[in-house]
Amino acid sequence: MSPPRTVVFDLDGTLVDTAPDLIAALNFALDREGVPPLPLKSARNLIGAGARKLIERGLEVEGRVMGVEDVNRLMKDFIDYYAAHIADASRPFEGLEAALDELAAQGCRLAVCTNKLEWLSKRLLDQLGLSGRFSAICGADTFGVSKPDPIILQQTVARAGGHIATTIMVGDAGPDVGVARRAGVPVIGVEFGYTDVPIAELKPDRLIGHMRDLPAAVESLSKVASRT
Ligand SMILES: O=C(O)COP(=O)(O)O
Ligand SMILES: [Mg+2]
Repeated sequence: MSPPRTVVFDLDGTLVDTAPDLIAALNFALDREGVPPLPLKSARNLIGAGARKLIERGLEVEGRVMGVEDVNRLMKDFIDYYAAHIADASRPFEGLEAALDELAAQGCRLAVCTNKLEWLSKRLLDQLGLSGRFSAICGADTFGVSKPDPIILQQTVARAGGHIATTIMVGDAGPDVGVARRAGVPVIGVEFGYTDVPIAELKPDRLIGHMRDLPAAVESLSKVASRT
């Protein structure tokens, strides 16, 4: 029998399709500065490195450069709006609950490691009725470091009561593959998330196009891990 596993999930673009509410909040903040809105279709790929980076990337697309003070003001507008609209349109990706049920039934411990702020992550997962499924929900401010710094993944696993040697990461973008590599953890990439570089090019150990394929991918990686 394979050892108990911890499966650690990225949040935006992996568990939940958050782009509509994130980009609405970005456009709200940009509008207050007189910057035109960004279309959801292209702007969704700016998500993945946290709120400040999302704002900076949004400004860059519009050819605008702002100082720290101005970006701080945008951050405040963004977070105020986002906190109030966090689950207006955000929904779990299709098949998520069934996949999590199956992993839990197989004895997997589940955790979240995101570059979102922790309180926003918890608020979102609370509103979607998903929080109770996770042994730990950790964000960019939880340990003071963001993905791809391996410390955030190591500490998330510790907080969940798991072991790094039997952990698998699931994510949609460069910071997820990077954090897994740097922590020595296998990684499953999802093809439905947000990334400017196609996830296949980042060479995750497994690639899935639908949540229904997650339990089998976890199982196959666990077999590889238990042979080594
Ligand atoms: O909000 C972001 O930019 C990143 O969040 P994620 O790490 O859950 O993808
Ligand atoms: Mg993501």
